[in-house]
Amino acid sequence: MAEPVLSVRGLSKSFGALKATDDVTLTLKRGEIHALIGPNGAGKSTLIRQITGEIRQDSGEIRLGEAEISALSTQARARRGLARSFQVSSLAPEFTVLENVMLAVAGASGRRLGLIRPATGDGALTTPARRHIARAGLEGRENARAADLSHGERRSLEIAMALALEPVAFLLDEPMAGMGPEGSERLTALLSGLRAQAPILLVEHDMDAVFALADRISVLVYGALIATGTVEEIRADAEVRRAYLGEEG
Ligand SMILES: Nc1ncnc2c1ncn2[C@@H]1O[C@H](COP(=O)(O)OP(=O)(O)OP(=O)(O)O)[C@@H](O)[C@H]1O
Repeated sequence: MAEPVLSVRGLSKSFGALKATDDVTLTLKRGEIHALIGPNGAGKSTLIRQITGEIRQDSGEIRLGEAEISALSTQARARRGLARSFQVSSLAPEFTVLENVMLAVAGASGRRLGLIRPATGDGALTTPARRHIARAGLEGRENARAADLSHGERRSLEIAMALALEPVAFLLDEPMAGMGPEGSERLTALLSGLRAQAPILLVEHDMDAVFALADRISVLVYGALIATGTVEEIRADAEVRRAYLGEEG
């Protein structure tokens, strides 16, 4: 079997007496969307932040392909293609969609433009930028200012900027948050297509989106994984229904 794109083995992190992640082992395989669900405070964000390198684990390992990455900085992990979206602090509201994605392309290729408006005649930047914009469903909005985008379009812009990293894996933390029904539907379709480019580890409370998108689901409760399986397996799992889906046992 093909080796997982991302694998996490025995990952633990405590905050004082609280075990935020407790011996978590999971994989992200090529072409899949693997959803991570669990009640509030279960440790989902802490797990994602350990994978990105924002939080150091107490024990365990993280591999991207064969390479052990858990000693690397967040930036070094991003350079290796670990793309975390929906916290893009570098988005420049006064710049257009095209300019923002050009900056992301420049950053990914090691060119430092700072916050200087990029020249839209620079084909080395515009060609890939336009490709990422189209892929993220924003064709026709290249010249809109980021500040004028709708919430859903902003999510799409963040995806276009993440695509500039030529990601090997996406980590998405609650992409559906704050979206109306129409926006959720569009984003669901967009994410569904993205998995072919790079697999997605998806933290999401919107169960409609999770059930529509996930190839596999892992359930985290009090920092520990209680189940991993297909949508059907997770829906049928009595322990999951008790612990998370709020049903009486
Ligand atoms: N930096 C920190 N210091 C102390 N405790 C923390 C820290 N970060 C998270 N925690 C605690 O760790 C536990 C897991 O939090 P985390 O945010 O990872 O959960 P979550 O599953 O993402 O929750 P939600 O679904 O509400 O976003 C919580 O009890 C939280 O209060």
